[in-house]
Amino acid sequence: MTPAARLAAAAELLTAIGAAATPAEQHIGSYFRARRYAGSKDRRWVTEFTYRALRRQGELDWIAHEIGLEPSPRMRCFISLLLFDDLPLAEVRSGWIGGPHGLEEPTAEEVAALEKAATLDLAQMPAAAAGNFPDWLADTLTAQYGESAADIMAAYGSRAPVTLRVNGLKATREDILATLKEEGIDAEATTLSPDGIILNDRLNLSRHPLLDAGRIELQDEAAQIAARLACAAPGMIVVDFCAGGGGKSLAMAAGMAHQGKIHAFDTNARRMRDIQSRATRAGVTLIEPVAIAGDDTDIELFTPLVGGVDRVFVDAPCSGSGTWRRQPDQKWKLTADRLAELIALQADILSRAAPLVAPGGRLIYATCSILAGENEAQIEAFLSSHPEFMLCPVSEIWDAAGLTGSYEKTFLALTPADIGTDGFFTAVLEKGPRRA
Ligand SMILES: C[S@@+](CC[C@H](N)C(=O)[O-])C[C@H]1O[C@@H](n2cnc3c(N)ncnc32)[C@H](O)[C@@H]1O
Repeated sequence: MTPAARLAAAAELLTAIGAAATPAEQHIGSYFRARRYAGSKDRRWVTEFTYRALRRQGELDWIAHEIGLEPSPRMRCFISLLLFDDLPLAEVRSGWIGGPHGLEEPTAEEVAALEKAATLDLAQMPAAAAGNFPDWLADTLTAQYGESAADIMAAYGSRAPVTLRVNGLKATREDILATLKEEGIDAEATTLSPDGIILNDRLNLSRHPLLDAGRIELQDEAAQIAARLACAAPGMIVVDFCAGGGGKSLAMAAGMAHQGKIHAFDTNARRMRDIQSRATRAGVTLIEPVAIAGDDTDIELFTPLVGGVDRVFVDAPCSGSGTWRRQPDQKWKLTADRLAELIALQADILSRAAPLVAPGGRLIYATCSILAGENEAQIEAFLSSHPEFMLCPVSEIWDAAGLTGSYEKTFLALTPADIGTDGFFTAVLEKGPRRA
């Protein structure tokens, strides 16, 4: 592909990504499946350029606005080349546009505006634009995190690491680190999860033999910590209420030594379709996936479990705000209305999951979000309507969960600015003992 064709591809992708809820990754995947002629270098350039424009859309749009242009994918592409790649406008015009597959030449007015881009005082950029967050979310984060909000938003500018969870049923972390080293892969142990390995190289391990053999799984360190905080032990009855692809079920099963049972529920059967094959690979036999309806018709299915489950893990559907380093397009798509809908859904799921917990058992609530409405406020509301539950501070169960070091807070609440994990929240609640 010529530079002009690559730039036009990025603009086309940015337009498609902006117009639909589908994640950027899927748009990019199908775009290149339909264009087999594009080589791996073209694919890499277009993907990285597109992701950078999504990550830095706040800056790009502020700049466009300041120089008097309507922000658009085409303008984002031009400004990105001018300011992030430091290319002179003359070079952009001569080498990156026009031709049969290129973007339309800028008009005389657009050229005059683009010439002003290099002279802008970027220090005047407001915090939301500089942090590359929509205004309403920047305000929400500032209200919640105060002065740390700027650092948190800035942390979303970097790329998330590739993190593995070692399956303790089949391998030790030392074994896997040694194998990776033999293969020349630079990796190190995670700091808080005793099962995790972070790759220092950005490699795609999705077809690695260690994965096929079920010795490792791809899982962010924060999710590994959350699963350990369930303290699922051999012989327990566990419900993974929003099991999805089974990431938490598999991690909990690793601590259960093949004894007990995990009922994996989800309203989306398609998301659960790989659980059994992943479990087989991991040497796990105690997971039973069952699709649920998510409404009152589940009562019959739940009846045998009511009051009898040792651990109910609710890995709730959420904004995904903790994962926006990986999916920067999603932060531009979340609306306050959608967030309110998610918060209501989470409350509904919690109220349906709570009756399953046995006296003395625990309800674990997790989100990959950094927004208090989905996290601390959700738990506060739950506790006020469910007085039979009390908080089990994360700081107090940290050692029992086998986690490394210590953690001083009541909830697990990590943002990408803390130790580099995805943003994640976990609360552990215990149901009071049965009254005599
Ligand atoms: C954060 S994802 C779960 C990820 C999964 N636990 C893992 O570790 O791979 C949330 C899941 O909740 C499911 N879900 C949505 N509404 C639900 C409901 N009312 N009851 C149960 N699950 C629901 C979604 O289909 C989605 O798979």
